[in-house]
Amino acid sequence: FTGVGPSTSFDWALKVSELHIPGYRETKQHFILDTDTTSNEEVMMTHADYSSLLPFQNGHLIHKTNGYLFTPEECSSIVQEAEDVAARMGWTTTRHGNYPTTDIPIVELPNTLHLLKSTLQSRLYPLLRHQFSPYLPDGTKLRVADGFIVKYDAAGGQSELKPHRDGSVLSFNVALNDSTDYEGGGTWFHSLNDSIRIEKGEVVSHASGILHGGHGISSGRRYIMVCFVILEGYDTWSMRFYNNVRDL
Ligand SMILES: O=C(O)CCC(=O)C(=O)O
Ligand SMILES: [Fe+2]
Repeated sequence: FTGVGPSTSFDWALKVSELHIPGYRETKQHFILDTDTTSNEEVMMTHADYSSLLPFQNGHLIHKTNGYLFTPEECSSIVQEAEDVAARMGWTTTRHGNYPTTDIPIVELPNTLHLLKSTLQSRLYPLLRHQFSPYLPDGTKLRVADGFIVKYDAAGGQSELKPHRDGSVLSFNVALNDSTDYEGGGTWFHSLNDSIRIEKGEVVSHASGILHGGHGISSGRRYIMVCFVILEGYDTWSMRFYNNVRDL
């Protein structure tokens, strides 16, 4: 991107994990909803469906659902498919420039991709629109631009993800295993000076540009599904939003 970066001394270049919109042009194609998934009925979301943190302007920048959006069975099947595919192709560790996660792209997981698309239409997009409506232009079309399954393992490989900012507009992650499977963990937020731990199937969502990370686990394994979300037709929105929240 050109010309619109922050002009302060903040070391933003070191902290943004992803290319902004140009880097998503290819990856987002995989998440276009098809007739198969758009025939799903949208669930009406209300304030009772989630809890909000970090007030900002007319809304909040971080939310967590008050229950699961993916069933325990769905979560387990996602982990299973990720481990099955990883057994063949390995977990990738080089996909996210400055802040590599040990992950498998969802586009490599056909069942998970199908489940995700269908849930995006029925539950996730309605949820995100409700949560972040104060910041989004009317009639906004959300689109996942990239998605992957991350594995943290205290016994080896990756056990944490250093503080960073995602390059999208909104980010969310879904816990895929039980919080009793590991010690520590959760999504850490600089502005909260705390981590949010969620239960299997629950969702944490946040403005991509706020400083956050994967809090280290000291035992066990933690699996999450991470998605980066952009606004269809508003190519500069992630930079505009980022410039508003980059001190948080
Ligand atoms: O581990 C977490 O909860 C955060 C993951 C994350 O921030 C990312 O993959 O970009
Ligand atoms: Fe992140």
